[in-house]
Amino acid sequence: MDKVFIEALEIECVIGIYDWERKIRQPVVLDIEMAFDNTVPAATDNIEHTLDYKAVSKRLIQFVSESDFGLVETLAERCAAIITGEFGVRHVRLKLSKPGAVRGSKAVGVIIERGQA
Ligand SMILES: Nc1nc2c(c(=O)[nH]1)N=C([C@H](O)[C@@H](O)CO)CN2
Repeated sequence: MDKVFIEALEIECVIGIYDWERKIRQPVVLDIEMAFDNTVPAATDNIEHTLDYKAVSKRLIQFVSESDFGLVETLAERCAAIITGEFGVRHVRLKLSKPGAVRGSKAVGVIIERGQA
């Protein structure tokens, strides 16, 4: 199956389980792969026939920047639900990174896959 992807989408939000984390905004980074048949938009050259990565990105920026979950797991699950539920994506692989959360690491986070592979 073809894919449409969004790489390294960085968004600031309230995220974390500790008291100090509830008082600041931190960056999270999304890497997303969405199953989509790209043959139709390729044949028609029409944006209406695509899975529009800009539209998905704008929706996620709006949602994540207003969110204040404790766990990265919860935020990742809710983002995947938006992609499958609102954009009709049958399968999504989503990596949510929290850079700088653990000293000595580049990033920590989760990778989830939802929908029919
Ligand atoms: N599996 C997880 N482990 C941890 C999380 C999380 O969201 N999922 N969160 C934290 C803290 O918020 C941490 O990021 C602060 O540095 C710890 N472990």
